Amino acid sequence: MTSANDKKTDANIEDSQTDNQGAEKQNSLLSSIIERATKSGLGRKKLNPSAVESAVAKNMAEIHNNPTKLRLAFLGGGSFGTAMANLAARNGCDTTLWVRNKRTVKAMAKTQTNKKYLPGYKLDDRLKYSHDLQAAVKDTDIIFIAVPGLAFRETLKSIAPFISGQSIVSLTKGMEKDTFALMSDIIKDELPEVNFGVMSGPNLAIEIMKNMPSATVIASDSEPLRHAVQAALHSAFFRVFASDDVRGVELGGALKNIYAIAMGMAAAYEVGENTKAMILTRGLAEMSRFGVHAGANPLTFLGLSGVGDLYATCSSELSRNYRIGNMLGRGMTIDAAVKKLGQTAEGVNTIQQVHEKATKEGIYMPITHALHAVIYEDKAALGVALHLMEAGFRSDVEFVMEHDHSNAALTAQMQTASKTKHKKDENK
Ligand SMILES: NC(=O)C1=CN([C@@H]2O[C@H](COP(=O)(O)OP(=O)(O)OC[C@H]3O[C@@H](n4cnc5c(N)ncnc54)[C@H](O)[C@@H]3O)[C@@H](O)[C@H]2O)C=CC1
Ligand SMILES: O=C(CO)COP(=O)(O)O
Repeated sequence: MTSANDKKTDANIEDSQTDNQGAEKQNSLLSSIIERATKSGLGRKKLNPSAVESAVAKNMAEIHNNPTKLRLAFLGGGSFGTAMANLAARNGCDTTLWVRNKRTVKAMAKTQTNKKYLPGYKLDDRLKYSHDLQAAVKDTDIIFIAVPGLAFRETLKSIAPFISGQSIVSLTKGMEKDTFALMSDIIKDELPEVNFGVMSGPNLAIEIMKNMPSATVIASDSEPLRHAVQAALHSAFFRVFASDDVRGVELGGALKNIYAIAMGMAAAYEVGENTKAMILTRGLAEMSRFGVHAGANPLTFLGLSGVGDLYATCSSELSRNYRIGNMLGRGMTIDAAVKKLGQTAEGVNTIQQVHEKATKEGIYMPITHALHAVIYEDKAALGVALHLMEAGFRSDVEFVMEHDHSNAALTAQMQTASKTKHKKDENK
């Protein structure tokens, strides 16, 4: 006979056997994760972590508590280089921000602020400043570059003599003039031996300085580099996701600037939400179409560096590209708008590069061509916008249903009819 207590004991034994098996399983999972984390040196912190996650987080905490573990240089003392260097310094990494102007460096070190680009935001006490490029990059693990796209190659050329095993991460969201090179192409050109990555996402610098929760993507073929960047920058306010689609992540950041300009311009015309949604999603269609042509995975454009950054820059006046578009929409010339902005707006050059490339290679990019026509060919914005609306019958998501080229005849018929109507209207 077994008593209720005996039954309880049996049940307890069974429970504890199941617990043991569970613990064994967890231990083996734990050791495999710890092995991976140890190999790459890193893990990631989380709220309410499980036993496995705690072990990994401990590893991460060790990195964060030991500033000598990761030695970082950030090149470019504009708003983004400063904001990212500040995050890394706050995480306890040994961080130097390189700024080319000696006087600016002195002022930053004295006031612990970036008066020109991020006025009013106090930077972490541990952040170091330098105008000596060699001293800044020597003996570091990772060099983050946040200079405008047009200065990227010359920056790489300047650091080339001091490279001795550091990895490079581009924070720049631009394209080189005339070569159509992205920053990763320039790194491969100038420093072919170097391990590299690109970081991109919805990261308006001022929001990051305000500790508003944000996220980004580090893309690299190198897993240890991805983990190192995650450890360096991750915090309770900033999450760093990973990808191995370098092309896609980089193109997301560069191309969305075009549509931020379009959206700023549309906002000047006080368009409604339907119109904004149309610009955003047809912009995304252009981005992924262009991306696939350049070897990217179209699904990457659904991530933070695609939809995420497109949304942030297309809906915020903090975006310099949006502001340029808005000034153009209010009748300013491009030169006057760029002068008034006084900061980097990569889209101004990207429109030209992408327009040229798409024309040459027959990639359908109607919004980009329309912007080019308005900004660089002196066409009237309203006429160009109307023309866009008459672009014919196309499929919504071409990766779901391919565009039907057989309806070209119908489209041509429609366009002829519309041209005739315009002529009649003009003659009235
Ligand atoms: N500001 C933001 O919210 C974000 C910017 N980015 C990207 O970061 C890159 C840099 O942009 P910001 O920091 O915003 O620009 P910024 O306009 O705030 O500052 C640019 C900085 O680069 C420096 N610079 C210009 N030419 C240089 C050269 N030849 N050598 C060394 N330094 C040079 C300028 O002195 C200035 O300090 C851009 O590609 C931008 O798209 C990316 C994410 C967010
Ligand atoms: O890329 C950005 C935010 O993710 C910054 O956009 P702007 O360069 O238009 O300010």
